[in-house]
Amino acid sequence: MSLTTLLNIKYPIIQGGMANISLAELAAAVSNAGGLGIIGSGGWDANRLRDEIVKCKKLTDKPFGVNLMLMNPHCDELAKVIVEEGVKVVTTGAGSPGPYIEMFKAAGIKIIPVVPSVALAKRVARLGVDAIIAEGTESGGHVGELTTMALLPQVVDAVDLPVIAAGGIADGRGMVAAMALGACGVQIGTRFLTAKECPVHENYKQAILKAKDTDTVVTGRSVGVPVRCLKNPMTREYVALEKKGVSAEELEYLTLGSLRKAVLDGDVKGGSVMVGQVAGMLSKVQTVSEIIEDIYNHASKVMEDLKVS
Ligand SMILES: O=C(O)COc1ccc(-c2c[nH]c(CNC(=O)Nc3ncc(Sc4ccccn4)s3)n2)cc1
Repeated sequence: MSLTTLLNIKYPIIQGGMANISLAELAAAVSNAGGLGIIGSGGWDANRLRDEIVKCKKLTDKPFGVNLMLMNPHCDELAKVIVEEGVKVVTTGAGSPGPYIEMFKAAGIKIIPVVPSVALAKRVARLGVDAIIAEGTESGGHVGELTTMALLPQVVDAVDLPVIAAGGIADGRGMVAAMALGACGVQIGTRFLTAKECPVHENYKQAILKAKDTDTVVTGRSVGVPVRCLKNPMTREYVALEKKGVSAEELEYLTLGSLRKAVLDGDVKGGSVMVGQVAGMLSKVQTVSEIIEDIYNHASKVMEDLKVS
């Protein structure tokens, strides 16, 4: 079954659920443009998520989803809100969705976990999920170790499920490459961060547009929470402390709420500007519709050129 049929969307393009960033305005714009918009529930509680779902329903009559970040202690209550509000699709990250699969399946909700490894892909496949997002380390935010180019075909070979590619995809070339490796669609985060409808502080967007290919770094791998973000004074301090073997608790002050500092306050020096390795490919703010049309039309042209050659 194709991803567009499975999710009842026009384009096989999912917007990555990003904590504090993919609110109703961005998710609804992606769904209205023919992709699947995803509300990023991050560290929210039930009331905060319900408010955003209600807002999203007012902005689009198309399907949209919610991302559950499984490190969030409120996940149990969020899962109940997702069922009560009739959300059609759930993506999950930063943990295993095992505890919630039964209730989501009983409610007819499509479950699509993000996985950074074949082992995790096999584990969630056995649990009966509907599709899998194989996310390479090129991605922004919380990442695994394998690149999309290496991880994706191995996940495709390991499970008998639709596999969506994520990490390092920002235009039609990346989309065609992902499909060539066996993906049925793509999940895109970084490029949507520069969308007009994305609510991040202007400083965050400008920092992304100014970034070059080598301007991201993964902090926290030594303390078990690897997160890719833009290099800045905060990451330089964090990496120096990591090299000294400082504990996770002592490093917590550098990450606690640091995403919010960048997203809400625009502090791109002291905050965590989570972004993927494709930031260097982005040079202008566009509307969500322009982004989706550009990616899809570019992918169609790449496919045409491949046929001709
Ligand atoms: O259950 C196990 O054995 C471990 O399972 C997993 C381990 C990791 C993952 C994983 C890696 N990447 C993803 C999907 N992407 C993400 O989840 N990206 C994220 N970006 C920012 C996030 S919020 C955050 C999180 C930590 C520190 C600071 N902020 S979550 N999931 C999925 C499952």
